[in-house]
Amino acid sequence: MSQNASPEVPQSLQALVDKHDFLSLSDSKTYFPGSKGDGLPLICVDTPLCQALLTTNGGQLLSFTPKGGEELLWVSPNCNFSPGASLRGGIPLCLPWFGPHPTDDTRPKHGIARTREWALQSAQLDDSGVCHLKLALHHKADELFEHDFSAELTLSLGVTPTLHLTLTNTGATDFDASWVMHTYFAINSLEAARVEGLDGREYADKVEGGKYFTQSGPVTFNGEVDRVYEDIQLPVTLDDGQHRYRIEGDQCPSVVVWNIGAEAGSGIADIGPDNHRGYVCVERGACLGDTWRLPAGQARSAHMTIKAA
Ligand SMILES: O=P(O)(O)OC[C@H]1O[C@H](O)[C@H](O)[C@@H](O)[C@@H]1O
Repeated sequence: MSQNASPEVPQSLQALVDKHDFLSLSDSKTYFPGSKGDGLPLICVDTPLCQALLTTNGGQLLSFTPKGGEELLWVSPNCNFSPGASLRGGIPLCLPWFGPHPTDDTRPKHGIARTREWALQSAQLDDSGVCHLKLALHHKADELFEHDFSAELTLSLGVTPTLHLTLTNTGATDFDASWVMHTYFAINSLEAARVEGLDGREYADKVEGGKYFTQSGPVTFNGEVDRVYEDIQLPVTLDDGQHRYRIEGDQCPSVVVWNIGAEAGSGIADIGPDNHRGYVCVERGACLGDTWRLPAGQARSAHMTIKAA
């Protein structure tokens, strides 16, 4: 594709968008000028309650703004918008494994869902003005993941976003799946940022090779932070001095808190010097000891909601 060519939009997606006034199509170069890569089509949502952007690459929400409110999500100015790339920002879905593959570190980090093409299957605006977008991914066993599964992700976008995930084992053998909704929150100040609701809980510190420590007070950010908290049944709150967001859910007991820090961030192509200051990730899902066992033929569901607190 030449540098300026528009990314191709599948006919089925164009037809679905054409049916709904609250949907339109654009592309990453328009919304993220100066970003890297070949470009990706973007689905734009505009309802009385919110505006949002998403891409079928990874089934990823990239932007969410309640009407009259502020942008919730961060996208790196160095994000690589190319088909099949993992996009640095928004809410990527890490699935069917979180972090390195449990037994084979040649496989991609954070699983396969975030770099695959999802299908937008339906769109609907309900009576309360909430827009529901259903995305699906059907995986046939391959060398990267040896089990068949289907994942359905419904984005319910009102004054707040809710993400519903249903994972179905469509094959004949049981498997383990770990996953997270890896939200990049746009923040006002990394110095002021704190994550509350984890005081006294144990966490695996990935910066310290996975050793376990006990959280004391809120999580703050002074250098690289990469922590996994298991079995957290209550909401956690992110406060950046200007905004407070409550991240709650059902069936997503793991909480991951991550900021790359100045030193490591400057060496990552799609972050770059100083850009780590723009985000904090507070992720919810099921990983480490919370990993799902999914018997053949069975399904499990979870959802996460982000509310202004
Ligand atoms: O660079 P990525 O593969 O997108 O991963 C970004 C980050 O995701 C999670 O938050 C992990 O806990 C981190 O260890 C990881 O660095």
